[in-house]
Amino acid sequence: TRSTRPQRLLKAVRKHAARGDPQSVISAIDHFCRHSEWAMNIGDEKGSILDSVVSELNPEKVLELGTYCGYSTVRIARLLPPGARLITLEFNAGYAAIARQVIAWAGLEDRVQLVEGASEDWIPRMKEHFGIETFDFVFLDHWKDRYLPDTKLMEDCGLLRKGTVLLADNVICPGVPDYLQYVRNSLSYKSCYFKSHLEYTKAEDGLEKSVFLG
Ligand SMILES: Cc1ccc(Cc2cc(O)c(O)c(C(=O)NC/C=C/[C@H]3O[C@@H](n4cnc5c(N)ncnc54)[C@H](O)[C@@H]3O)c2)cc1
Ligand SMILES: [Mg+2]
Repeated sequence: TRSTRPQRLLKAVRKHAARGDPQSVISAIDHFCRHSEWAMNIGDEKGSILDSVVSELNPEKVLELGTYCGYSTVRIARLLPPGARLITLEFNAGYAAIARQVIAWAGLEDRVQLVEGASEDWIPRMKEHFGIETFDFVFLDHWKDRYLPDTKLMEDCGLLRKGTVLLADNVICPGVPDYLQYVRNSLSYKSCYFKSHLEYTKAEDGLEKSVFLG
C-alpha cells in the first residue's frame, strides 16, 4: 500500500539529516515541506519565534500537545538542558511511531517522553503518573477545538503556576477564536501575539504567548 506523508517525511530525514544532529533534522524536514510535500509542522519562520521563547524561558518541565511528526518536539528539546524534560502527547499511533523515530534520529530521546494518548486523558494524570508538579512551558499545536478545554483542564489540575508560559500555534490559520478570546480577556493571563505566516506559505498566521498569573 502507498506510504503515508509522515513516512515519506521520515525517509527524507534519514536520507538528508545526520544522526544526533537536531539542526540537520529540522532543516531536512523544512526542505521536504518546501520542495516535496507540505506538512503541518510549525516550520522555520514560526519555529524561530518558538526557539526564542524557549531560549529566554529555559524551562525544566515542558508539555507539548500534539506531536505529529516531532518537528517542534525536536526544535524545543534541542534547546533544553540535559536535566530538563519534555512530555509530548500524540493520540494517533501512526504519527507517534514516526515521531519517535524522528526524535531518536535527532538524538534527543533522553529528554523527550512521547506519550501515546489523548491530552484530555493524560493531563489529569501528569502528577501521579509522571511526578510532575507544574509545567514551566506548554506548547499547544493539536486539534484547534482542544486548546481552550485543555487549558482549563490544566488550570483545574493545578499544572500551571505563576509564570507558566503557554505558546499556541495557528491562532490565525486555522484559528482558535475561543482560546484567543479567553487568554486575552482573562485576568489570569498576560497575553501577546507574534505575527508570522502559516508554515511554508505567505498566508498570515501567528503564535499567542500567554503567561499564567496564578
Ligand atoms: C483551513 C486550514 C486547514 C489546515 C491548515 C494547516 C494547519 C497548520 C497547522 O500548523 C496546524 O497545526 C494544523 C492542524 O490542524 N493541526 C492539528 C494537529 C493535530 C496533531 O495533534 C494530534 N492530536 C490532536 N488532538 C489531540 C489530542 N487531544 N491529544 C493528543 N493528540 C492530539 C493529531 O493526531 C495530530 O498529530 C493545520 C490551515 C488552514
Ligand atoms: Mg500548527
